[in-house]
Amino acid sequence: MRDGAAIQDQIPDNHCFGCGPQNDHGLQIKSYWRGENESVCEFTPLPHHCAGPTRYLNGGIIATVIDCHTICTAIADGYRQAGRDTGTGNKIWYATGKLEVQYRAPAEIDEPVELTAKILERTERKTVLSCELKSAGRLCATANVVAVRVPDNW
Ligand SMILES: CCCCC/C=C\C/C=C\C/C=C\C/C=C\CCCC(=O)SCCNC(=O)CCNC(=O)[C@H](O)C(C)(C)COP(=O)(O)OP(=O)(O)OC[C@H]1O[C@@H](n2cnc3c(N)ncnc32)[C@H](O)[C@@H]1OP(=O)(O)O
Repeated sequence: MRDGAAIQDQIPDNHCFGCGPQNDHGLQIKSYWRGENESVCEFTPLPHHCAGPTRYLNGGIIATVIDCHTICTAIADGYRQAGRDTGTGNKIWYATGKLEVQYRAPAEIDEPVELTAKILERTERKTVLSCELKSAGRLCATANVVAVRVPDNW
């Protein structure tokens, strides 16, 4: 179950490698709300996203998709807290202040990964999130992320 349009398709001017629709060489992940404080993302790896062994997904790619899924969730939440639709009015931007990933099991390269992010805490300056990444139903990575609000000219 997921709500509405992809968050990334509502955020303007995003050239990010992991989540920017404007980045033709990027991963172009898509995230969706699932209720008030939770969001989901499914990403299908390509063969060249592999680790040393070709059957496993690269850890940097795992960190990137977690980073982008959680930061885009924080951005969309910022708009929600402001009472506005995502991407409307003055821009709301968050950057990654902290990204802490625990790699618990290898993720298969030929299976989609499923991410679930949860908002744990929010203040004016920062949003704290957790994230789980699963591959073929197996928990492969967990993460804690601090998203910090930055000026819209950042
Ligand atoms: C380059 C990325 C640009 C992102 C945004 C810009 C444009 C957006 C355009 C489109 C957006 C669309 C989609 C999203 C895009 C990308 C997703 C991926 C995101 C990234 O890939 S982004 C690149 C990597 N990222 C950086 O390049 C950041 C470098 N860094 C800094 O620019 C500063 O370091 C900053 C701003 C992080 C903080 O600096 P600061 O001085 O402004 O804020 P300050 O220190 O006052 O912290 C305020 C509150 O955050 C807490 N806090 C801060 N850091 C913490 C930590 N590490 N652990 C725990 N808590 C932390 C404090 O404890 C305090 O909390 P409290 O208020 O509760 O005390």
